[in-house]
Amino acid sequence: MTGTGPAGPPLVVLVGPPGAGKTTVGRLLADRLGVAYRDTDGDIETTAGKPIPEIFFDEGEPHFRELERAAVRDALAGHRGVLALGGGAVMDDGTRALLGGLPVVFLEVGLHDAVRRVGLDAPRPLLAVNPRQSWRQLMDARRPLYTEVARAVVSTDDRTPEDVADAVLDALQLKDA
Ligand SMILES: Nc1ncnc2c1ncn2[C@@H]1O[C@H](COP(=O)(O)OP(=O)(O)OP(=O)(O)O)[C@@H](O)[C@H]1O
Ligand SMILES: O=C(O)C1=C[C@@H](O)[C@@H](O)[C@H](O)C1
Ligand SMILES: [Mg+2]
Repeated sequence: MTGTGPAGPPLVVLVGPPGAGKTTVGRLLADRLGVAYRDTDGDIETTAGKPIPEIFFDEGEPHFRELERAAVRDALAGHRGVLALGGGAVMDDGTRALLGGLPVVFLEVGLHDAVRRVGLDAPRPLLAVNPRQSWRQLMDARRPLYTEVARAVVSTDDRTPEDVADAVLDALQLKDA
């Protein structure tokens, strides 16, 4: 959903790698908080009028990161709900700078659970070749960045999405909100 509901900032911003459960947990959190869920990947696809793999293919990753920065800026200003960012949003300095002071939660997942969950068959352009090795390299580069922007880090390994949602609410002290 784009541009609906009360203006931002969001109550929860989720970051983390593909398979961390941002969408699954984000939807649960939105239900629990009685607010809307929004996903910047969805916003980008709506604005560009094509799927993300096509944007990567046609215009390249740097252009995608620019579109993503603009989508994050818009969503932070216009969405007082739960917001999930794309898995690689933290790679961009400008996007990270937008996240200062916000209730950002890093959903952590290890390689084992990530592979099991994602199945690595979905259209994820950065994991298209040798997914396990790519995922490891991607996490080595990104873990410090996810941690840098996060107010809280929540592990998702061996936890149900409901338990993860619970832990996020606890970490942000939103239980009685
Ligand atoms: N805690 C969990 N335990 C088991 N399975 C999970 C958990 N969280 C998510 N999943 C499953 O893992 C898959 C990926 O989850 P999801 O799409 O929510 O991840 P994501 O972080 O949004 O990924 P992407 O970055 O690709 O958007 C889904 O099939 C989902 O049902
Ligand atoms: O990890 C990444 O870099 C990406 C994750 C997805 O959410 C999309 O934003 C896109 O496929 C890039
Ligand atoms: Mg998702």
